[in-house]
Amino acid sequence: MELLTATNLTQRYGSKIAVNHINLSIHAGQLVAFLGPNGAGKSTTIKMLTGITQPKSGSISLSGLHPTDAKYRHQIGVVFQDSVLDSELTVRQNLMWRAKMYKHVDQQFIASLMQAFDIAAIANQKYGSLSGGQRRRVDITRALVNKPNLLFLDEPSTGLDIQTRNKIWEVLNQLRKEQHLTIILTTHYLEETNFADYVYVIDHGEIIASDTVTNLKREYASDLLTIDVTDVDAVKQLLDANWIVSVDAKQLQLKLPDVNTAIEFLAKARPLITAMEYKRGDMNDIFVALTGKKIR
Ligand SMILES: Nc1ncnc2c1ncn2[C@@H]1O[C@H](COP(=O)(O)OP(=O)(O)OP(=O)(O)O)[C@@H](O)[C@H]1O
Repeated sequence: MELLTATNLTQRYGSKIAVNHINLSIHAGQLVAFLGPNGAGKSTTIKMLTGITQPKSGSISLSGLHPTDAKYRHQIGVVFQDSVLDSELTVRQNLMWRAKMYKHVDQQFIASLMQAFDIAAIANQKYGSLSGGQRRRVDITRALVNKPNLLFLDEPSTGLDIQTRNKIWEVLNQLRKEQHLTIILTTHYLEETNFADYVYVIDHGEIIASDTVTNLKREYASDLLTIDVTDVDAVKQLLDANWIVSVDAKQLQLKLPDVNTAIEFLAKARPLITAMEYKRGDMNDIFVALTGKKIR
């Protein structure tokens, strides 16, 4: 079921077009990633989708609601790149302040979120005195107090250690399962897109590719096999010349269509191989293949 639709969404700052006629179709319960380099237009898109700024043109619909509708705001939660919490208030005061903005909040749910994100023990500590990882867990809890259908996370993992990242995703995945929570995230952590149901690759304000991770990998990322061999010429007889990326006296680098082809080839060439390394194509390869440059 389609939850959020954006049609021909465009944003300009003066003469600069930050977002250029993008179309999005996000289904309920999905985890959707916006992947793109710095300045691609991800945050500008999120700002329009969350009703913080008005698009110059185009339309947005969340189950028929427009971002200017009060009900729209009640259905979403937002975690910004820079925190918007009050550093002089305690964690609990910040959460309760937020909760007051909604008519009906489930206090039991807030308590369970605080347990799940492991912030109950710091509830009476001032937000300004928390570590980066603690702050981020509070930021996300705050964005969830109204039990939103749709959560926006603008670069949620920036500056976090692996333990905090894992904790956050453990809780969010639980909420996806139990509450059917839909999540839209922007990220520079390419591996974070691996768990996404759908990825929009954005560059220069445009969607340059959009698909499932599996399909993007199939289309743009190839597996790379590096082998050390006793006889390069003999090995070349056993492979398709189109696979060759590089050759030197004792080593070949091969781009293979899939892992089964690699296994079949390795079995045939086994007596000639002295060492090997197999690297699966990843989101980095996809990004470089699409934009022709490393992520900025
Ligand atoms: N308020 C603003 N005034 C002028 N230009 C802006 C403004 N906000 C964003 N831009 C420009 O719009 C473009 C898109 O910026 P945006 O912040 O959306 O990119 P991003 O993909 O979120 O980047 P990052 O990953 O670095 O956060 C950039 O060229 C940026 O300089």
